[in-house]
Amino acid sequence: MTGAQESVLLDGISELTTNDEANGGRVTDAALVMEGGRIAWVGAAGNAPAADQRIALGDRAVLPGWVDSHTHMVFAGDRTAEFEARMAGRPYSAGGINVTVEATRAASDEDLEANITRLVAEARRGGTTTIETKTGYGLTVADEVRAAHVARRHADAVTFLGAHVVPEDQDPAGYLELVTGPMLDAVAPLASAVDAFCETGAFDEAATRLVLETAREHGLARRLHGNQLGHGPGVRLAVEYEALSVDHLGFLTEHDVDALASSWAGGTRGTVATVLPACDLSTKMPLAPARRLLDAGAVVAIASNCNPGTSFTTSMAFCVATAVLQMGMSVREAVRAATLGGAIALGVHTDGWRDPHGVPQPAVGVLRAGARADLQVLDAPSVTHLAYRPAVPLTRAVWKAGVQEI
Ligand SMILES: N=CN[C@@H](CCC(=O)O)C(=O)O
Ligand SMILES: [Zn+2]
Repeated sequence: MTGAQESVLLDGISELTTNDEANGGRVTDAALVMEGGRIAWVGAAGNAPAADQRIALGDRAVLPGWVDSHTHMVFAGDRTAEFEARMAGRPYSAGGINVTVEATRAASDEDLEANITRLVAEARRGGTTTIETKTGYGLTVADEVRAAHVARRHADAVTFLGAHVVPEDQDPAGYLELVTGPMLDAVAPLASAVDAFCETGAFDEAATRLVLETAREHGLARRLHGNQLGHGPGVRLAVEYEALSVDHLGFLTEHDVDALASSWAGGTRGTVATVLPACDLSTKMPLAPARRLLDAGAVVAIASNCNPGTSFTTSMAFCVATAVLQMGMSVREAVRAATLGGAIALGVHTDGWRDPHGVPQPAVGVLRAGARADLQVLDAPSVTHLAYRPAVPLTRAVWKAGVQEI
């Protein structure tokens, strides 16, 4: 194990994925130095500077830690029975969320802490170094505030998802007033973004507009769950309200694809198209058209959507393998989408973003001098093995902010 302060040279890197245009995104026969929690140097092994400590990796691939930009890790309970029913042919519907809401409200703080601790540790073992997580299984002011506090203790980015579903004990109009009023006021200081589930059975266009509008008034970033269960206004609204990302995307028109690609025109930042391959499989929904999105010029992210209903996995490697084997992405495109793509979706890809405690952080999702030293070593010579050897746990070592955690 190594700490953050001494300089550490990693060499014997057969393939270093940097996501840095300065070196074409990749250096072969490479080395890397980290110091003080940041990357200090990246380049050809033959030019490597001296460091306090040297670790020879023996011809293994190194890449940024996964940036999981969409999870729901603050919950209690289990939905195994719903999963079994779905595998037997019952369709997924938004209503299942209420089962988890009930279990989460009934859980102790300790239970919620223990569950998210276990999931974050599991994700870390799989190479994930940055995690966004959402509230959304509390759905009262007190339960959403509690969820946000739990999320802040464990995640790198916290999103308020009071607009997940209308709880069974509420009327839609009254709940919308609560979510966009007192609940948002209470959670806003604890979160950096607001999300809504824009879907039949959850929040329609008018309700979603109000959520996005009030988020903007509070100075919070926007994201959306959109176009998951059918065609709808999600993508259009996300682009209109300059959301950082719109996620799911199983049902897209040509106009939706164009809108996502065009949102990046003229050099301004646009809305990231986040695909959730494990969720598409687990809900038996069409796989999001990642190839079409990339070909149109959209910026694509891959995330796990870890939650107990539609995607109970923390494995970004599984998502990457699925994106390659089933969604027409190349391995390099998928790795980029699960690292830099996720970072762009969270707005953490440039220096100076603030973590949930207000502390400025170096860029993540890229391995270049000055970026945060968040990286993983594979027990394989290249990232191609992530898809070539699917479901094999290839992550061998993980550093976060220069501290070796695995
Ligand atoms: N679609 C909305 N929210 C989650 C599912 C939550 C649940 O079913 O518990 C999702 O992203 O898939
Ligand atoms: Zn989700």
